[in-house]
Amino acid sequence: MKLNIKNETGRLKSVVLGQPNSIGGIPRLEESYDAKSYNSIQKNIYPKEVDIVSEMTAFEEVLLKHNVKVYRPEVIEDYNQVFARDVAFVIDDKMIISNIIEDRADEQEAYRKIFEKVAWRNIINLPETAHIEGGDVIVWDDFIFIGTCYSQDYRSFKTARTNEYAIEILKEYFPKKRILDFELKKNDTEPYKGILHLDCTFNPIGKDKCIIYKDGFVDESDYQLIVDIFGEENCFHVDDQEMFEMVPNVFSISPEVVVSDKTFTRMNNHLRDVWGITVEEIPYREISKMGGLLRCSTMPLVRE
Ligand SMILES: NC(=[NH2+])NCCC[C@H](N)C(=O)O
Repeated sequence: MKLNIKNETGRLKSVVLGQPNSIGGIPRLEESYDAKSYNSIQKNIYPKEVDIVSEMTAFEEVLLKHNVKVYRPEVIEDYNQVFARDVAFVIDDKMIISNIIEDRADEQEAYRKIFEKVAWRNIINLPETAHIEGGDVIVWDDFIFIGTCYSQDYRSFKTARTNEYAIEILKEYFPKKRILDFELKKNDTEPYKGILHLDCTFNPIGKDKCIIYKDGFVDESDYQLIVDIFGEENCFHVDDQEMFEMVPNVFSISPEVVVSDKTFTRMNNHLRDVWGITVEEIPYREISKMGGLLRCSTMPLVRE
């Protein structure tokens, strides 16, 4: 398979969609590794497998309707495999195998058959101490935007998944790309106070637009840099509650078609009425309770 990912929105040809079966029981509070899941466990609203299955089935149907080839990881018993995004990611024709959080490390094994379709010389393995997850990596033509955490207590956060070492290595592999790193606020238990991955606070749309949540960034100047790159009129600003609902984490099938949650009324209307985008609305509320949404559920392999 010839991988090709130049940006977030090019016409999607093939993708891995995570899989919802055998997610195991409700994790205990101390087993959770992101603030949204923590919050759902605490409030006793952690999603049921049947509901996750039906939401992911709706997502798959939309992808198939748009003639996208959909791959799935193999099922590992009693293991959450909804969020394919973080396990590995593609930049141009290279697949970078993430060094994901220990709690999710077993997920990678389920992708072996998919990884085997890629020529070995196009697979990049990183040194063990270079931590990175696909949710923190956003490819945008000449740019790569990367979310990270520079705090001294980086290791104490389960929601800090990408470190400086990994970013330095990517700079060596992709010397022609402009790699911009953004420090994100981190909090493992309070979903309004931290951002798990860059794609929970920022997401490019169409050819020159983006969705952005200002308060996810530690430095306002990072947020401002993105607004300057895209232009103020091309930014859709998300408020605290919308960030909590995971509004930025929608998924583009092409510059003209976005898959979104049907409850994201304010944004979906903006996408349609102001930006002229076709919005495929599906139910994805239950999956949002586990700290990810539509972008997180996918690992794009080929875009036109
Ligand atoms: N790209 C993303 N934002 N992925 C969301 C992953 C959520 C998952 N509960 C985790 O903590 O790893």
